[in-house]
Amino acid sequence: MEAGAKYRVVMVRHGESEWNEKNLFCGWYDADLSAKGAEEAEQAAKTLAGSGYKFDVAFTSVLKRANKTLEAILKGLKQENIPVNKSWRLNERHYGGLTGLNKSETAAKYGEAQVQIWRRSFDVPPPPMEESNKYYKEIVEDPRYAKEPTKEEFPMFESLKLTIARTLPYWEGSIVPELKAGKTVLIAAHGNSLRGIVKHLDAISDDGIMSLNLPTGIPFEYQLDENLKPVVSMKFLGDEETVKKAMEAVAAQGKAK
Ligand SMILES: O=C(O)[C@@H](COP(=O)(O)O)OP(=O)(O)O
Repeated sequence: MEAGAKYRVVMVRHGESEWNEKNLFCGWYDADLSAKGAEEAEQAAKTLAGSGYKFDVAFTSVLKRANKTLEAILKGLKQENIPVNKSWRLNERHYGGLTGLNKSETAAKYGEAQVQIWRRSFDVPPPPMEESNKYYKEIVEDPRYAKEPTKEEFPMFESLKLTIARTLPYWEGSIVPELKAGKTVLIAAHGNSLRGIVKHLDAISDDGIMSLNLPTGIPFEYQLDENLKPVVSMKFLGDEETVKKAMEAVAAQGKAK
């Protein structure tokens, strides 16, 4: 570790999902990994193995695209036996009424500027998911949410701000204690739940976070000092040009074409 660093955490957005591939707003819909996404997860494992990473504990959402990415990484690392904690609090932001819509078509219909606001503004939420929505029942009645979130907590839409409000307590209450116990932590989650954690760690402003687009399947590392301030910040474990292109491709998903 770098001088002054005490804790290490690696985060990764899941590999490309079938809905990323189709360019659909996904949120809490439980899309599977695409073939490319599964490969990305395996590649992430190789990269981490090549650099000798050893994890003590892992965290993920309850959505299969993140779970499968984590499984593939731990398998590739031959570290399948570490404890894995799953929480809805690491889920992707709930995309409300946009869930299932094509991002480009939505930009053509409402304008790229509006889609950029829905995708990247800090506190403007998407429209709510109505009961008449095709995916409403599948999400709300999913048995994995039987215990939590409570009815009151269950989102029908989320801005990044609202996503952070339910993700940060989990970071503070479940992940930080493991770091403080000296564990090396791996988190496999989602574009926006991870943007929330990163915003907190790097103290990125509400405006500044708008331009951050996380690529799928490329792990990045933080090394934190004893006050949990970054000594090493968002260090992607991948070739710089590849990471840059992947980030630009995510940003471009909201273009009308
Ligand atoms: O919900 C979704 O569509 C994407 C993020 O979308 P954008 O905010 O980048 O449009 O989430 P993920 O694939 O990380 O689970």
